[in-house]
Amino acid sequence: MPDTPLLSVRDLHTSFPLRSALLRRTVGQVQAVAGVSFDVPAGGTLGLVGESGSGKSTVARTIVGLEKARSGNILFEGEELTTLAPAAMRRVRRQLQMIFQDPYASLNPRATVEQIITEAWEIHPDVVPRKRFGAEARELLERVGLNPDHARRYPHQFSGGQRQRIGIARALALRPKLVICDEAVSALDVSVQAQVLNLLEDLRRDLGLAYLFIAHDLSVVRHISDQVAVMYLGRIVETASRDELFTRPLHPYTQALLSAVPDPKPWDRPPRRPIIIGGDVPSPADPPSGCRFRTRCWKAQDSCATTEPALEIRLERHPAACHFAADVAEVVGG
Ligand SMILES: Nc1ncnc2c1ncn2[C@@H]1O[C@H](COP(=O)(O)OP(=O)(O)OP(=O)(O)O)[C@@H](O)[C@H]1O
Repeated sequence: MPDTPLLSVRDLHTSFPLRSALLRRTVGQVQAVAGVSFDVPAGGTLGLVGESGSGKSTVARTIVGLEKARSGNILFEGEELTTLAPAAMRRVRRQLQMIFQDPYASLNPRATVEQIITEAWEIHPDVVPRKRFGAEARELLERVGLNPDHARRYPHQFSGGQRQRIGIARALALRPKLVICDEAVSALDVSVQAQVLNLLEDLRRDLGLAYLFIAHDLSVVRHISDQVAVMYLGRIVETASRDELFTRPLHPYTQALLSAVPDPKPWDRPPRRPIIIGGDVPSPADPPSGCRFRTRCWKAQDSCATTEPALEIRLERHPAACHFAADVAEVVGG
């Protein structure tokens, strides 16, 4: 089936028990992911954006099996992952790798770069024959822009950007089809960010990789994504192609996020008015009734408290979960 997405997530829910230290018992549930659906096509990139705490990492961790889904479906090449036995999950996990924000924390400080890369091949001996370990590790280092002669060095001997390249090499070692990048460039300086994003783009082109690219920073997501989904308090509130989302955001939350991003072509358009979102993010243990964004939304009306807006198709291929998504543009100024 050529049209089957590489990854398909449907109505995913993941929650954590909310414990009271005082009462020493569970007093509720944190609904970190509260009904999320999206597709990532083979060779494509979906950018998942939202403020800290919106549930992006939990989506990623649930996909790779680090958290358990409460309900919903995760289909990888059409195979359901939520009910997969551990041995079968290990087989699928090879195709599905993750790059984390902090390469320092995710790289073993006592292992050389070569050991970090070849560890995956020890566990999956059919990928690379042992006698080719050294040569293949050097090749991988070269592919991610590192000097292969540095294969015997330790992580602390590299800069932050170089360490993230090691993390990328490790993720590529098992020849995955999908790489989940969870805030993979957020800790890097802007110039280094651009280099790593270019590398990820080259790898996508050369190896046919797909990415689920998670970031709180819309300008980072803009560089790499074909499609963008915006998350707020455990739900996707808007999704569209990158160009559509950046030129015509429909959801007030997306409009506010975008108003804070510097316009790459300020000479082409009237200046954007910054939109300051009032109030704090509500607790995912006790989300507002109706629209989850209503407590911070300048468009909110009484109906927003009673009726939850569905993620409807307002424009072709551009769903936005807002009762007033139709009256766009006037706030953002085009
Ligand atoms: N292990 C856990 N136990 C309890 N609550 C958790 C756990 N992990 C995440 N949460 C809560 O779930 C919600 C979503 O967190 P998550 O880390 O997925 O968001 P995020 O958008 O990735 O934010 P960040 O970028 O800060 O990680 C938050 O309210 C968080 O406190």
